[in-house]
Amino acid sequence: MAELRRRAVAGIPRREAGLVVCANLVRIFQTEGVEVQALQGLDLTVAEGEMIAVVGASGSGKSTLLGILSGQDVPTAGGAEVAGHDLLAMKRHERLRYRRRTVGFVLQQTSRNLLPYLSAAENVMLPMTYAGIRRSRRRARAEELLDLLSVGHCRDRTPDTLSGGEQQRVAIGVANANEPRVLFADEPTGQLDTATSDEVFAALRRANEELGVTVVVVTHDALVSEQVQRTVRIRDGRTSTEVLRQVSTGEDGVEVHTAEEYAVLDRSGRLQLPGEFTERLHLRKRVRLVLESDHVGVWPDEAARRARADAQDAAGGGPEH
Ligand SMILES: Nc1ncnc2c1ncn2[C@@H]1O[C@H](COP(=O)(O)OP(=O)(O)OP(=O)(O)O)[C@@H](O)[C@H]1O
Repeated sequence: MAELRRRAVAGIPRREAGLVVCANLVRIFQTEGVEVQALQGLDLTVAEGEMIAVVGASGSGKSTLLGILSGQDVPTAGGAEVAGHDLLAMKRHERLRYRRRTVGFVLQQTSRNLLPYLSAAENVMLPMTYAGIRRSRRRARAEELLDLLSVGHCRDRTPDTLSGGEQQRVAIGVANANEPRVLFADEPTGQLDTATSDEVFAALRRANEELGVTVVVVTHDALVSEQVQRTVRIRDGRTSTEVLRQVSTGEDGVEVHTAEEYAVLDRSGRLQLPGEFTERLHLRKRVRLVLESDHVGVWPDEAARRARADAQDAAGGGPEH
């Protein structure tokens, strides 16, 4: 009953399509009496098998979101479900199991993803030990994963003898060791040069395509965000826009790549206009909405625009453009 009430308050439908579903997600941090709202009612749905990028300015809430989805942190309010696990209701034991089995995680700092005194293969086998998988199976799966990620040649080497890109590809192997449903990667190419980033991204894509794991990558790297079908932008703790990319083949047989930007409409019908739109047209405080048969027009507030023009005239500033 309490669960139903919470869902009603959070506005979460009982079942919603998607392996990852965040609804009206809120995370407030309290430090020394100061409250920071890192997530302010974030909505996000990721379908099973998808590979998406999450982008946004520093401090917009990306790492907070990943911390919650990977089971390391607990939201203050709202709803978050991953592969049927309710992340707000999970008890300690289920949380531990969830972190070991349901999700995998790759961090930006190459050195934090691997244990320095274990070989690449032993690093990949370690999570399987915790999951109780027998030794022969552990070794075989570790080798399969390292081969798939093109780091089979690194299996007996310790991380200090591997390049940054090799370490991150081994880390993707570790994150996939227990056949997780979702792989979260927080700036996995942040410390790498372009060519190496490309190899790491290719390994993530291979994990997505060959292992079927759903992938959510937080990135500042345009090379990564422009190569996935969907990029979600977070602004002020909410999803604000999405870019959807498609590849189609024209009549002449040439591949055509298209990318379209969409604003995200939340459950209450709110949407956030991109900053460059509001600045270009001086949209502030209120706008006029006009419902047309197939779209909604958003117009500057005429009275405010006139007042601004008058003020500029009075100041001798000339007409506004
Ligand atoms: N443990 C914490 N205690 C207090 N405030 C926090 C904590 N973690 C994050 N914050 C604050 O929450 C907001 C969102 O931070 P978050 O790290 O999620 O942003 P981000 O988009 O990942 O940024 P970056 O790209 O710089 O990593 C920031 O204002 C940050 O200072």
